[in-house]
Amino acid sequence: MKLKILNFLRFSFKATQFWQANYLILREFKHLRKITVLALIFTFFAVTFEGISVGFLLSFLQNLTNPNAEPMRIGNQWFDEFILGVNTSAISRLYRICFLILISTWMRAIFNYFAQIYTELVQVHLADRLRKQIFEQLQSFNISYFTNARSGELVNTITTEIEKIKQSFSGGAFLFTRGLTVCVYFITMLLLSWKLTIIAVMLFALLAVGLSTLNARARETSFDVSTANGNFTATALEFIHAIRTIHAFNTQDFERHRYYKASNQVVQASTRVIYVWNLVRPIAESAATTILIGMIILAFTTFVANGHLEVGSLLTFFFVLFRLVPFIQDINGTRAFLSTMQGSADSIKNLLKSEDKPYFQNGAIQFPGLQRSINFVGVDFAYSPEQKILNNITLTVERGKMTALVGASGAGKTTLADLIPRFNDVTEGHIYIDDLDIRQFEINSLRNKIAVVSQDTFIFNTSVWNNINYGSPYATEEEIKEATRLANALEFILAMPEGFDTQLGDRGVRLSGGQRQRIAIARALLRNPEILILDEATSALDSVSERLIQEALEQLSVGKTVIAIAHRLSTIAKADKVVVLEQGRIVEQGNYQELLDLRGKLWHYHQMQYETSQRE
Ligand SMILES: Nc1ncnc2c1ncn2[C@@H]1O[C@H](COP(=O)(O)OP(=O)(O)OP(=O)(O)O)[C@@H](O)[C@H]1O
Repeated sequence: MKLKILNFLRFSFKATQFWQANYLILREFKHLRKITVLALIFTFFAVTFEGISVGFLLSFLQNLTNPNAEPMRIGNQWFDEFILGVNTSAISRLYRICFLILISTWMRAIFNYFAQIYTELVQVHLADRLRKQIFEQLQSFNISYFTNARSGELVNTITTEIEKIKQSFSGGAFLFTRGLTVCVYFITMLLLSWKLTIIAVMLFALLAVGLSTLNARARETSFDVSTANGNFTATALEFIHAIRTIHAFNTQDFERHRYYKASNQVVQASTRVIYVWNLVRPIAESAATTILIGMIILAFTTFVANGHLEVGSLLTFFFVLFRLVPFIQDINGTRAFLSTMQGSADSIKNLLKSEDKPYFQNGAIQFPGLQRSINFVGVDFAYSPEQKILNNITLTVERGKMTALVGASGAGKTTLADLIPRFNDVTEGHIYIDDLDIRQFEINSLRNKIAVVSQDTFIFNTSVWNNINYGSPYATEEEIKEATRLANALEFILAMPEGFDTQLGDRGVRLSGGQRQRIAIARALLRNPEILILDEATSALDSVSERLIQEALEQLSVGKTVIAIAHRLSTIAKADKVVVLEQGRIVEQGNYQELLDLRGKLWHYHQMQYETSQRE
């Protein structure tokens, strides 16, 4: 009794531990209640009919081996008389039982079919929920999270690891079905001979203890497989994205080495799992067969010889035990297999857990539009605690004016501009928009009024049209064409084989750098933003299109607040205010001409560019 209580407590403890460890995945089942319950119900009925057919089998064997024995009854008079035919001849009973065995086998098959369908549906929907959960999680992070995460590893988690979780669920469901069937068989065996059952349980329990050590080892090795898979996907993605650079720099051998190494690591980690996992089945099979043979000899020499057990019952007992053993092997094999899935579950849990993630804090006030100015007050910013990128920035960006950020590469211009649409939040200090801290505004309402044309514009693998109205789905055809014309993109788009319907390929590979940028400008123009951030927007354009774009931007900038970052001073000569940054600090700010007259940093840059253009 004590042992039972202890075992129950241990089981409850393990179940609680399992629940806690996998809560982030298991909680998804509450959205899949209906299909999970249906899967359970059909499984239950399938298993019940399995048990019923074993009962009929016992009766069948009894009738065969001892036709004169008292026929089996279930206690219901109607059923015993009309279905089992207890008052009829032995041969009639035999036919009836054959018929009943057939019926229960068919019923079992039908229920199994539906159980399987609903189990697989649960898997598909579980994977779907997890993929969407991860999407929501990734959307809610601060952009800084993606600086540290490797995209390949994220892709691996969303694809491969979720696929493995699907397989785990199917393994779990299989375990449940087999477990239930084992229970039915176990009860049947107990009814046939409790003594033989106890002997069998003791021997198989010993075997299970031995195998659980192997399972634990399989679990450990699975973590390495997940890590290696993540690393491989990251390397493969990098290789595909960098293919032009690789060819340009002749680094094929170097990349081959990296790629092969990542692939070899997957092989090594998987090999360890294969060795451990595949050891379980043969050991289990040979040990189980040995136990079975031993038990048959024991049963015949003692139980049957002493008249404790009828031959029919003994045959049924061993029939059940023979069916039971592969089921127990399956259970062990599946447990080992599930152990190898722990690494995948951990990758998903690590992504879904909230404690260690930089969540974006949204504000509540709807942004009504810029009335006066954006004020940076004592702003510091650091991507990592060790290195401040912006240092004590105090700056006013006035409404309707153009503020230009100038400085050497790496001075922090983009970082500063990124703080306005809150791609990152200040580490110290405040940014006020018309006296309210920027963090108090609801982010979508703020970003709706801002357009960013950045150095690394993303072109989606869809049509030109969809790329331009991205973020402005309600724009009319005229508005789209007008924005395209202003961005000096209409001509080249119309010259493309399918015009606005032309598909642009992955990351816009079918466009030149300048064309990509003009699409991005059209996209920004379409939003008709109040605040326009131009980060090197004209850097990839030839001088003719640069001039045309420049004119378009000037027209567009009328009445708008523009923050422009440009290395070429010609593009910002008309700025109302120029801010010169050096190593994250503002070293000069004022009107372009005033700063030139100061003969400070801006003058220095101006001189350098003037000399370069003279040389060219
Ligand atoms: N996501 C990031 N994580 C960590 N450090 C970053 C990140 N982005 C930029 N940095 C660092 O911050 C510094 C400023 O970068 P930023 O892109 O703001 O400079 P920039 O003045 O715009 O340069 P450029 O003119 O070359 O675009 C650089 O030293 C850069 O290495």
